[in-house]
Amino acid sequence: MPSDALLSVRDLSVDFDGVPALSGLSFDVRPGEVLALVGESGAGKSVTARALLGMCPRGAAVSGSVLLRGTPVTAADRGRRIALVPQDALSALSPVLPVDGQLALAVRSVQGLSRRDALARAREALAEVGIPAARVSAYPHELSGGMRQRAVIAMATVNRPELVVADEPTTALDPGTRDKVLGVLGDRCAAAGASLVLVTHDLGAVGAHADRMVVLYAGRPAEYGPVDRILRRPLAPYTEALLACLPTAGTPRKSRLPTLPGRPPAPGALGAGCAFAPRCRYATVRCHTERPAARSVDGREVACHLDHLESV
Ligand SMILES: Nc1ncnc2c1ncn2[C@@H]1O[C@H](COP(=O)(O)OP(=O)(O)OP(=O)(O)O)[C@@H](O)[C@H]1O
Repeated sequence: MPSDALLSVRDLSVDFDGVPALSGLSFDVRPGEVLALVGESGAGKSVTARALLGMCPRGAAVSGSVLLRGTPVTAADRGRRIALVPQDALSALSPVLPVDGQLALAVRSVQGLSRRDALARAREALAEVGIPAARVSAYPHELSGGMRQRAVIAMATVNRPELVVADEPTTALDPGTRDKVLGVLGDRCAAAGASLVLVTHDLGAVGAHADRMVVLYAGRPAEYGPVDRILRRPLAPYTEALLACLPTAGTPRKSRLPTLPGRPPAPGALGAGCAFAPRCRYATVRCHTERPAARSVDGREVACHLDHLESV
């Protein structure tokens, strides 16, 4: 493991009943950085997020390694050293306790403060994510979606974990609220000194909030490296195609954006070659018959056979 890695993931694979949902994923997360995991629906982002926390469902066969500062993540680490911000805030909050009360319980269980001090710290944490003092004793169902997600961010960061894993944390929110909540998430992780793994399919959010990124396609890594390099000049054909579907500053407001023709293969239907080959405009015979290994090109890892990568 490189000495600067907080989290080190090596050859992580997850199968369900022999069907691969994730295969051969390796990456590091450095202290204080935001690493984005991106890909289309079904790419394996949530499976990866759960595997990082050691929370894959029963029946999942997990192989490879996930090391937090060199040791495997255990159940005792969750909520302390590693915390989850899920897509659906209601699933992370108890419906029968006010949010300040449940945050205080989390603070007390880890920091061992008195009931009174824990409640004061909980309320302070809720203020830090922008929940007004008059709302801190509300029940989760009494808060808006954005407020609830802010409360979950407070819950995830209040005990100063080393790593926060946020699985599509703003998907359920309206577009106007998303960027603000992502900003709060980034700020609170930075204040806690935590690194952040941000699972998203929103490349705009990646450009605004992440340092490095992993692009997943059909459960396999396609490209991994610094966000600025990848967004400026994607090398994996899948990343290139994904970026081509994004609006740019010059795109007229009502124009149709290009879409990626075809669909990702079903997890059980992957051929011997590159998973993206059937949709790739550059694919050669080799791409259809041999799975490409990741190789280092221009400061990132790219899983692609293309010859023109040699000249980058
Ligand atoms: N409990 C499960 N049992 C069987 N297959 C599963 C299970 N959970 C996930 N999968 C499969 O693993 C693959 C990856 O799913 P995952 O939820 O990680 O995708 P995703 O990239 O997070 O997609 P989305 O953006 O839609 O959430 C999918 O093919 C999915 O059907």
